[in-house]
Amino acid sequence: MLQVQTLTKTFGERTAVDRASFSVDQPRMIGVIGRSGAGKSTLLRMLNRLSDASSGTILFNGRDITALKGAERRKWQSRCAMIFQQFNLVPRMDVVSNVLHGTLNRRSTLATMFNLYPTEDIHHAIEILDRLGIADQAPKRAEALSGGQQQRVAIARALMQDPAVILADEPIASLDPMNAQIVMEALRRIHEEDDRMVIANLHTLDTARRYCDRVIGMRDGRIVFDGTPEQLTTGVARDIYGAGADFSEAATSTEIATLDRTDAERLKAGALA
Ligand SMILES: Nc1ncnc2c1ncn2[C@@H]1O[C@H](COP(=O)(O)OP(=O)(O)OP(=O)(O)O)[C@@H](O)[C@H]1O
Repeated sequence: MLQVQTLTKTFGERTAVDRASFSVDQPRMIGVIGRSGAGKSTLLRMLNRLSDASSGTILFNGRDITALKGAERRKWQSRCAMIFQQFNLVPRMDVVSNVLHGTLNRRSTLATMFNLYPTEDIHHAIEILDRLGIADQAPKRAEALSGGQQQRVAIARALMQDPAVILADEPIASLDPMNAQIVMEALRRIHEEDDRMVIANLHTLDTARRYCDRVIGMRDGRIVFDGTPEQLTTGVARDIYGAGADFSEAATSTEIATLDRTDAERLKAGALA
């Protein structure tokens, strides 16, 4: 399905991604982890062709993605939707119009200028919002929503493109633990129910372990780990993060687990009282 072969990106003297290779045989939910500057964003941007590789190839269903140009490249970008840490919505525009922006690639400039959307697209956008539990927010301006709701709008916009792959660059890094959990659960559900591949850069180990089938660890531009969450032991994690013996998983942890633990403790206390 997806084959990444010795993919490399250099910025001047700096090698951001260094001969990265991996292949995915069926839609999976993959987490990419590593410390800041390890090359995670650059890898995702190359997969989406937002950034050109310096060398190496990306094959999707046997097709060379690295060679696509013009309209073909744009078509790939819509098959391979991207979501970002900062949501990238149009703040003053209503939610449903933001979602409909996901259809821009297949609409004429004139239709776009006058915001002319086919009725079936509008219905579809609302269905997607409903699936993500935020249909009631459809008429509001995007900026009026919470961070977690905005990220779900961004996911809805991505789904509007009916993508085979969703690339998520630190999708929960700006969210509180509760919203982070809602967003990760939404991505997991989309992966399972629609059979779409999800590749998410995550800055926390526990999130990768909890939601992903496979974890890729990057260090200094290189892939230094590629395995299941079970294989991602503390020792391996220490290696990926290039940390010493004092490495603490808690330092890479979101508060989701802490939150769950607190809930569990509260329940236990309640049960014992
Ligand atoms: N446009 C650019 N120009 C120059 N150097 C860049 C550019 N983009 C990334 N880099 C460098 O490439 C390396 C990898 O960056 P990248 O953003 O991919 O890492 P990351 O793992 O995503 O980190 P973070 O989690 O902080 O986003 C870093 O050293 C970064 O400074």
